Order: sequence, then C-alpha cells, then structure tokens
Amino acid sequence: MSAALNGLAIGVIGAGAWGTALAQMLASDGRAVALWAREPDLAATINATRRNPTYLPGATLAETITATSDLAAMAALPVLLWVTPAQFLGSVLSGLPHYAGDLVLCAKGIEAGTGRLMAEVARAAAPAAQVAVLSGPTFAHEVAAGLPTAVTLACSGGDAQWQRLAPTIARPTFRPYYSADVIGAEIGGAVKNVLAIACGVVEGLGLGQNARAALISRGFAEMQRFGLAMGAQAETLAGLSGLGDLVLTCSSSSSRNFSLGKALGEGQTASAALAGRATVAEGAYTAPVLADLARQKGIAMPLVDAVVTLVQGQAPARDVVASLLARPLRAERPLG
Ligand SMILES: NC(=O)c1ccc[n+]([C@@H]2O[C@H](COP(=O)([O-])OP(=O)(O)OC[C@H]3O[C@@H](n4cnc5c(N)ncnc54)[C@H](O)[C@@H]3O)[C@@H](O)[C@H]2O)c1
Ligand SMILES: O=P(O)(O)OC[C@H](O)CO
Repeated sequence: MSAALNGLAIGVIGAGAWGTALAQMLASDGRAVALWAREPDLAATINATRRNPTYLPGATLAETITATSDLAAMAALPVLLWVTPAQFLGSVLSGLPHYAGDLVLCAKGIEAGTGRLMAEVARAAAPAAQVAVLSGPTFAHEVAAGLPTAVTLACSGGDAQWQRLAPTIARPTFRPYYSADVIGAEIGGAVKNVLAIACGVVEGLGLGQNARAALISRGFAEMQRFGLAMGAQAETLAGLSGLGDLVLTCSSSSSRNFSLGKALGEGQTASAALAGRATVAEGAYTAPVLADLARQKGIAMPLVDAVVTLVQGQAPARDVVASLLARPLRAERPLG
C-alpha cells in the first residue's frame, strides 16, 4: 500500500466523518489523497466500495482517495490533516514521532487529564512538525457534498506556511482564511462544542428561541473571557472558528454535541445518552477539563459548569436550568 502513496501531496489521518469529508473535498478536483483509517476493515471497504458506511454514510467517495491503515506510510506525505478525535491525538501521533511536514490539526477539544490544547499535544508528540489549525463552521456531510464552506487556517509558521498550505487545501467551494492565532482557533472550536450541548438542552426542554439566542450570546461571553485569558486574539474568537462555529453548532441537530444535549433535555440520563455512540461528541470530554482550567484561572464560566453537571449526571436538566436562572443579576459586559 505504501508504494501507492508515493508522491502524494496530502494525506488525512482519521477516517471518521470529518476526515472522510475532508478527503472528499480535497479530491474534488481530481487530486490524489491518502486517507488513514484506524480500522483496517474500514480502509478496505473504502477502497473496494468508495463508501464509508460507518462514519459518513450517503457519500460516494472519489476514485482518487486511497485508504490505508498503514500509519508509517503516511509519514512520507508533506502535508497531513490530522482528524483523530481530540482525546486520541497524542496516542495516534506518537506513531509518527519524527514527522517533519505540515501538521494541520482539525480536532476540536482539550486533552482531558493534562488540559493541553491540540497544538501543545502535537508539539510534544512530533516536535519537528510545523503545526497549523483548521477550524470553523463545518458539518462534515455538507463539506462532503461540496457545499460552500469557509474556515480559519491558523498557521504557527506564519505567512510562509500559509503560502504552502493555502493552494494545497483551498478548493472552489472550500475557502480557508489566514490567521496566525493558533490558540484562538483552537479555543473557539473546543469551547463551542461544550456550549452546543447546552443549546441542545434548551431544545430538548422546549425552552424556546429566546433562550437559545441568550445562551449563544452569554456562551460567547464565556468563550471570550476564557480565550483572552489564554492568549487568544479577540478577532479570532469573533471569526469563523469562534462565533461562526458557535452559531452553527448551537442551531442544528446535525451537531452531535447539540443532539447529545437535546437527549439530556428530553430526560435521558447522561450515561444512556453517551452509551453506544460510534461518533464523538467532543464537548462531553472537553467540558470537565475546560471548567477546571477556567477555575484555575479565576474565570467564570457558568454555562460550561452547567454542562459539566449534566454530562456527569449530577442533576437533571430542569434543575440545572433553574439554578442558572436563579443566579444574581449582573452587568452584561462579557469581560467583567
Ligand atoms: N463531523 C464533523 O462534522 C466535524 C467537523 C469539524 C470538526 N470535527 C472534529 O473532528 C474530530 C473527529 O471527528 P469525526 O466527526 O471525524 O469523528 P467520528 O465521530 O465520525 O468518528 C470517530 C473517530 O474516532 C476514531 N477513534 C475511535 N476510537 C479511537 C481510538 N482509540 N484512537 C484513535 N481514534 C479512535 C474512529 O476511528 C473515527 O475516526 C473531532 O474533534 C470533531 O470535533 C468534526
Ligand atoms: O457534530 P459536532 O457537534 O461535532 O459539530 C461538527 C462541527 O464541529 C461543526 O463545525
């Protein structure tokens, strides 16, 4: 299989919904793309049937996508889009410790146990790699279908890395926008997943559109407080990878995080709502570590705390909403 990857410009690590959709988008103009699947039988299925029935059913994949489960073979590619879920970035990347190409991180989350953002995890596992972050409002099935999509591409290597990556990643309906703010791009994606669970709860409880808009706005205030304290730039948080993705994910049950919250709001227990999911709702894993980081920094994130209470099954959704509404009245300013 590795011979088949010789000379390819780009590969995707992780054949979940997002990795598969990114491979499909990259192959949309006939370019060859390598797609690494953790599951060997899934790699074989993709090559034989041009389908990923486990994670992206419905899409017919381009002939120029070559799937493999040989991780070492991917090291030869100069650009890798890394799309394993956040909690598995370190373990999978440790299989390519000497990778020295462009490593474009696409997972949205914070590592539980360590509190590390994705770029920090990546730099520890593959110190020679040049890290970038791709994040924004991007439902996988829409990208796979070729619908117009815009993302933030935050490059730790600045303009020189952007000049390398933009032509490799951009396609007529997929527009990356340049940023040098890696931390800001990471924080927007990680925090919005947690807030999307809260928006799903609002939907599940039938609390209405006013409540959801209030939650998006006050949730954005929490994202800003946390992000700025972590060194993010305000304009990144207000851009595609922050507010843009928050609005998308908080508005649709196409979001796994939103649908998890909806199930909780409808009265399912957290353990039942989380059990048996083949797909990942990153916010459930990020919420506790995000709340810990915020506490350590003295940053108030009441909505994030509420999501932690819910995903840890400590109280039913109605009680959690009642305590949020009973909080003392205060000034609106987001950073106060
Ligand atoms: N699906 C989307 O629309 C979308 C869009 C943008 C970003 N993302 C982000 O992309 C990342 C991947 O999400 P997805 O939707 O592709 O995943 P998914 O839910 O479709 O699939 C789960 C993935 O996890 C992998 N996995 C399971 N156990 C593993 C393990 N022990 N070690 C390594 N990998 C393991 C599976 O192989 C599979 O690739 C997440 O951080 C998600 O937030 C998803
Ligand atoms: O389905 P979700 O909740 O993981 O969200 C998918 C993407 O992150 C939306 O941008």
